Amino acid sequence: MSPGRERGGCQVSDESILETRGLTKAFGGFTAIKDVDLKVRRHGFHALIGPNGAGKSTFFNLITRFLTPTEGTILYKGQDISRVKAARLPDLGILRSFQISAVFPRLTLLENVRLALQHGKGVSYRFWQNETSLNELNDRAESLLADVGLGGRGAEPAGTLPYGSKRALELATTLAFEPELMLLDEPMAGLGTEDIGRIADLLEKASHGRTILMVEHNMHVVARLCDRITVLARGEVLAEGTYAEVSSDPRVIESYVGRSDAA
Ligand SMILES: Nc1ncnc2c1ncn2[C@@H]1O[C@H](COP(=O)(O)OP(=O)(O)OP(=O)(O)O)[C@@H](O)[C@H]1O
Repeated sequence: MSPGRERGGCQVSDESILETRGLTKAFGGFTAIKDVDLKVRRHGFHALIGPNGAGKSTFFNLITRFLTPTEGTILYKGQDISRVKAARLPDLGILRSFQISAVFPRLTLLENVRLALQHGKGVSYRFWQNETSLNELNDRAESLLADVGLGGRGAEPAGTLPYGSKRALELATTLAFEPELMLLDEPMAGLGTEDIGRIADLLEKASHGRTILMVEHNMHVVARLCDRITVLARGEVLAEGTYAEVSSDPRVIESYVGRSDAA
């Protein structure tokens, strides 16, 4: 592994963990993603940004296998995953989060995380009926809740949590899978200013020793968390670099001009 750069005390490798080559998606006669080459570096925090309709969701849906590419390849740790079923990605260490809430409102916080832990380990519920294993599972679930600022609240029903805390709980259920690569779809969507700061703190912490690829409209969050940014426009890569580099790129400024989500 080449030395790479430091981020949050962790080495960001120059080696890519995820790579797309010539990725293309056409819907009938309309090409939403055109020949996109993108490399996400191991232990990097990478953002995918771009004006509305740029193709971010389509790209994300290709990576997470919700859509099948028309052309091109998706490589994860050098393995071609372009045709792998979405349901198999967690087994490979890839987890998509934050788009659809994975929180079960009628279960307690502890039960929610425990369920994710059981699922992540791919074991049957009966295995955990052994008391020692159950205690270990509860301890691990409590520790994950503490990691996201919900320590000591395991007995509360998830449905009563305010929105920001639900996001934190969802992060705990994601971390239960011990993902190597986390794919976050607009994690700040719908959050108020205070919660944005809190979830950004949690993501920063969660990113240590992991790789994150995130679609996000909030440029303050992108500037704070991400060491690499790819800008998409009309389905193509317009620019790539640090926040300082892409935000001063005239082509990027031009692509955002007149948009309500401008950087
Ligand atoms: N299933 C589909 N069929 C036809 N066109 C589609 C489909 N999905 C997306 N598109 C088109 O592809 C283009 C890119 O859409 P996409 O949702 O990927 O953009 P985006 O960057 O995520 O936008 P936003 O920031 O508004 O969410 C748009 O012009 C959209 O209308």
